[in-house]
Amino acid sequence: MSAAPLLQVEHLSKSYGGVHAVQDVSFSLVPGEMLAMIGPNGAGKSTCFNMVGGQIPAGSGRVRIDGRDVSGLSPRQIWRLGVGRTFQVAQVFKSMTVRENVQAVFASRESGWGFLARAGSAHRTEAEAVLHLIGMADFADRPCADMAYGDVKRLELAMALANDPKLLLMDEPAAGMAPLERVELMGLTARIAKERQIGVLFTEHDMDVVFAHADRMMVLNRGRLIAEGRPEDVRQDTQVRAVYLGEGLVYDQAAAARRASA
Ligand SMILES: Nc1ncnc2c1ncn2[C@@H]1O[C@H](COP(=O)(O)OP(=O)(O)OP(=O)(O)O)[C@@H](O)[C@H]1O
Repeated sequence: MSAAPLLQVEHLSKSYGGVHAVQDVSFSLVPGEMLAMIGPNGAGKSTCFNMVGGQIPAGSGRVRIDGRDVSGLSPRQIWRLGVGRTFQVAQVFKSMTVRENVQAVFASRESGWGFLARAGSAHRTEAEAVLHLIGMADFADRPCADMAYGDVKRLELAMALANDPKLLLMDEPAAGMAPLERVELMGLTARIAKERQIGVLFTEHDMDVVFAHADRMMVLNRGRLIAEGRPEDVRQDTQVRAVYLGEGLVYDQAAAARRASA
């Protein structure tokens, strides 16, 4: 892909005491690209995400979004630059309906902390358009507390899209979902990413999801990038196969167990 990078990560590092959580990691991401970051538990994936999203400061190195150095910006300032984020455990307002959750995002974009009080009435049309985009129009009036977990994860994606992001950071977006739901959620994400030219950086333990939807993938091991490239090339990488993937293309014991029991 030849477009100008949307995200540039340059020599990023972070240590906790003697633990080198992330060491000299560099990569870039272009608009419309699905980039997967994989690695075993403790490899440094969440630490990387948190440095890109501003949740934790970088130890050293730099993150640029659309060419702008975002060092020192808060998560909210980075969000306002057009960076959406979803989490391993979905974060929605359970006491509100599906539509109200999306309305709250629109309201918070313009009005800061008083947004919850206004979420009930404003931005109804925009919220419904986003729900339509992700196939949840029929869920608009449902209280979130009553929804299946897979639907909550889809709502979380809708809420990230309501910020009209250029860049989406998805930390294990399909965790806790059934296998078919996982592939569908990332298929939906990939379609929207291509249509809207959103760059998506995601972590995922399910290799079926990665190989089905990533344009490119990176492998982290003990904080360092050990491989990067197209999924079909990385899956042939001898070091990656030896460390994670094996013959069954499953590098994570917990994911293998979940798959077996699903
Ligand atoms: N706040 C912290 N304090 C101390 N050590 C930390 C902290 N956060 C992460 N670490 C350590 O940094 C390393 C990388 O952790 P990180 O959570 O980034 O890995 P991960 O690849 O996201 O793992 P998982 O797949 O389990 O989420 C681990 O050794 C972890 O114990």
